[in-house]
Amino acid sequence: MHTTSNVRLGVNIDHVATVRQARRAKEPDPVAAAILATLGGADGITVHLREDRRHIQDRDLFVLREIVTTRLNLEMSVADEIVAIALKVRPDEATLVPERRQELTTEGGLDVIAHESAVRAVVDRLKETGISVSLFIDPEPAQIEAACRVGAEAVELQTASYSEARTANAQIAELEKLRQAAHRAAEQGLHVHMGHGLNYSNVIPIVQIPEVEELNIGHSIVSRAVLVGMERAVREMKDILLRYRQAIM
Ligand SMILES: CC(=O)[C@@H](O)[C@H](O)COP(=O)(O)O
Ligand SMILES: NCC(=O)COP(=O)(O)O
Repeated sequence: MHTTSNVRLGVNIDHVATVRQARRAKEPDPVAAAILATLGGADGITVHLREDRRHIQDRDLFVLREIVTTRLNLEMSVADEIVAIALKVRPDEATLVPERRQELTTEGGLDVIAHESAVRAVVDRLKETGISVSLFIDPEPAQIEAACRVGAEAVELQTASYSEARTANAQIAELEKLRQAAHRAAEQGLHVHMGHGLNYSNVIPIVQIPEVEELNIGHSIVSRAVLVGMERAVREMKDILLRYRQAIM
């Protein structure tokens, strides 16, 4: 089982590109954001190259591959076109996610059970190229088993149901599901990542789940960065992760 005192922070910079694409302009450049996030203490940079290219563009990904000195995590669907790009860019990690054109953001985890052979084929191709593969899934035992069957090295348990819970009781129930799923995944030898909808307060109980090794956080950090700057926004998140993780060690 993998447990660590330092939870990696992957900063998702998609929404820096969202601002740029609002005007189809050249700024703000997510490449500059990646450099500042790294100065602020990010352990990795995460981007989602969507099929509709609503934010991150192909050029961003290729330049990021050149300048990211930590870990580059590419969130991607299993569409042939996107897989071909991933194989060319060779991010350190690829996280397979479900994608729908009409959605505002990712809705729920990848249904690995329903698409087992397609997911396995993509996992194999990515791993053959030396890319480590994570699957963004719901915190459900059957999905964890399926992630193992298809050869994933990590799972990113989606925290949307937790972060969007409408009542305190519902949030506690979702947190408990995440705790159990993290334990189960780690027992099966999977690295445990989490992400989606995490912010400067709801991240606290999440970082205290012992099996969690990596958190991917975007919207809340970019939102804060607009007001206080990227470096500071990342440093503040990183400080929270360090402080509350150390409390359980
Ligand atoms: C997979 C996941 O949880 C998200 O980070 C996803 O990449 C969000 O996509 P948007 O950044 O387009 O909302
Ligand atoms: N995989 C989750 C991610 O990268 C960031 O999600 P969010 O913080 O933008 O909701």
